[in-house]
Amino acid sequence: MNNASAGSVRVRVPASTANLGPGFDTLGMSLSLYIWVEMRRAERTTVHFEGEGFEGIPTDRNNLIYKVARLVFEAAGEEAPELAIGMRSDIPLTRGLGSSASAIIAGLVAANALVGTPLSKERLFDLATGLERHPDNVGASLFGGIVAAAWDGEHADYVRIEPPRNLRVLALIPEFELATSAARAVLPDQLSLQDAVYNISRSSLLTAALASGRLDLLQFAMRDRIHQPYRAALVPGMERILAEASEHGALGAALSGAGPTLLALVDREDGRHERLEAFMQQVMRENGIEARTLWLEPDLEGAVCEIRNPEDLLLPVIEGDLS
Ligand SMILES: Nc1ncnc2c1ncn2[C@@H]1O[C@H](COP(=O)(O)OP(=O)(O)OP(=O)(O)O)[C@@H](O)[C@H]1O
Ligand SMILES: N[C@@H](CCO)C(=O)O
Repeated sequence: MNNASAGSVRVRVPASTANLGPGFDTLGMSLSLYIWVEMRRAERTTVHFEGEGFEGIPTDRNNLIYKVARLVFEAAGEEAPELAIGMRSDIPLTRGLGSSASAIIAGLVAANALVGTPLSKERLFDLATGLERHPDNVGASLFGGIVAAAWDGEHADYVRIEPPRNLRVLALIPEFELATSAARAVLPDQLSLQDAVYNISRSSLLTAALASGRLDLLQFAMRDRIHQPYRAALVPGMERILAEASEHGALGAALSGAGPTLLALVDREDGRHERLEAFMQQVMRENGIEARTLWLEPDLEGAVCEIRNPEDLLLPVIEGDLS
C-alpha cells in the first residue's frame, strides 16, 4: 500500500458483514461490494459523489470521510489540509453491510497514503475501531477475509482468517434502513450466564470451523442468543429465515451486522442456490417487505490503493486544486 507522498490517491474498500451470528462485535467478514474514494489536497474542502444513495450526506468538512482523514494528518503531526474528496459506492447505506466502516477505512487509508504512509495498518485499525467502537466491520474492511478481533478501548488485536474456498454469500437486502444506533438501542444491558456461555461456545466453534474449513459445523455454530432475538422485531421475516434457511440449502444464516440485511452462507457447489434465494424472497414478501438479493464472495484483499486511470477520475478537475 505504499503510495509515498502521492498528490492524489484512490482507494478501494470492501463492504463487510459483522457478527456472523454469535460473534457479536468481534467477528467480521469482508464482502465483494466496494466503495472507491479519491482524495487530494485542495484550496477548499468539497465532497463529490458519483451514483445514488448519498442524499443528505454532507459535502463539506462535516463529511465522515473528511473528519477521519483529519485524524490521520493530526496523528502524523501535520496540520489537516482542505481536501477534495470524490467517491463512488456500491454499498447500500444503513443496511448492515458496514457502509460507515468502509467509509471510515477509506478516509483513513486514503489520507495515510496522501501523507506518505506514516501510520501502520495496525494503527489505522486502532483509529478506526475508536471511531466505530467495535472492531468487526472495520477489521474486515481493512484486512479483507474473515477477522476475529478484540478491543480494549485503546487498542484492537486481531487474527485474519482466510475464508474457506467454497464459501459464497447470499445477501437479502430489505428496502428499509435500520441505523446501527437504533438496532443497538433494543439490546439488554445485562445477559444471563447461560446466554453468555451459549454465545461464547458458538462463537469459538464458529471461528475454529471457519479457520479449518469445517463448513458442516456452521448451521450449529452460527446460532446466537445475545442480539438477534432482540432485533427480530425490527426485521419482519428474520426469525423464520434464520430458523429454516438450512432446509433450503444454507450452511448457516444470520442477521448481517445490525441489520436489516440477512445473510446466508452457502457452499458454492451446492445445487440449491435458486431454491434458497426464492425461499428468502418469499418470506420477505409474505411480511410485506421489499427486498433484493445479491450473490457475493468474501473479499480477500481488504483496503487497497488503486492506480488511477486518467479517463476514470471520480473527482472533477477543480480550478485551484493544489495537485
Ligand atoms: N460514504 C459515506 N460518506 C459519508 N458518510 C457515510 C458514508 N457511508 C456511510 N456513512 C454514514 O454512516 C451511516 C450508516 O452507518 P450505520 O452504522 O448506521 O449503518 P451501516 O454501517 O451501513 O451498517 P452496519 O454498521 O450495521 O453494518 C450513514 O447514515 C452515514 O451517516
Ligand atoms: N457488531 C455491530 C455491527 C454493526 O455496526 C452490531 O451488531 O451492532
